[in-house]
Amino acid sequence: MIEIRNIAKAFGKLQVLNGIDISLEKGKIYAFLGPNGSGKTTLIKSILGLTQPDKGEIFIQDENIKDNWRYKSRIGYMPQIARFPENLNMMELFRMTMDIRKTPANEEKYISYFNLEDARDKKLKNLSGGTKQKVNAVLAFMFNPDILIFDEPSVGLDPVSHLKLKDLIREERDKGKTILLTTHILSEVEELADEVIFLLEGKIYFKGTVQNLVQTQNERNLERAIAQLLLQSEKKTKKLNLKAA
Ligand SMILES: Nc1ncnc2c1ncn2[C@@H]1O[C@H](COP(=O)(O)OP(=O)(O)OP(=O)(O)O)[C@@H](O)[C@H]1O
Repeated sequence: MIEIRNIAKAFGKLQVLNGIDISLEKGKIYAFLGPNGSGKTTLIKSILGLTQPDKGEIFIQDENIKDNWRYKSRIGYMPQIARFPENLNMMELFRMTMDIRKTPANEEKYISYFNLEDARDKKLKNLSGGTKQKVNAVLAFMFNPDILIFDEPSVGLDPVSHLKLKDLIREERDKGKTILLTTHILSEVEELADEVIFLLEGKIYFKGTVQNLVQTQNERNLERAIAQLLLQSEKKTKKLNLKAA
């Protein structure tokens, strides 16, 4: 479904992605993990066409996404931070998005699911952070996209909304959607991820199930296995810095 071939991206001298190769299938939830600054958001933005890789190709259902805008209507994206035209109210935002995308939407289902009725006529700038995140979630789901991408989706959500979001993500996976998720919340990874992809120094350091990861690190749970990977990465970085000095 999503084929990423040899993607590289640098910002100035900083090589953020350095030869990423992965295939992401339908009906699976992939959790992208890695230390801060390891390139998770950059990779996601490359898939979304918001960042242009220096090298490599990305295919969605066998179509190269380069210079191809049509594929974007297949993706629902919930970014880390909501950035809206602040003077619009929630319904105006949904209508504007529908006008731009020109595809049918079922926003009412999700407004009710996330208890957003009271926010209908409120200016977006006056909504709380968590409510803005729920508006973001509605935007991601309402066009019934084949691919859903969540960048730290739980930030700011209350426990009930967080549970609801996780249920919805699983439901969409079971319908055959491809789901990509970045998160630092390990319980979320354990509950949701069919596969973990751990990024380090611009490359994929590990790809496999949570169980595989725990086994390969010879640890008793995911938290310890991730800590082990992070420690290894810190040691590696220190070695590289010493070599460079
Ligand atoms: N537009 C940009 N211009 C310059 N540097 C950038 C830009 N976008 C990202 N970077 C740098 O690229 C590196 C990777 O950033 P990215 O946001 O992809 O990491 P991340 O793995 O998502 O991090 P986090 O876990 O902290 O969210 C960081 O060092 C960041 O400062």
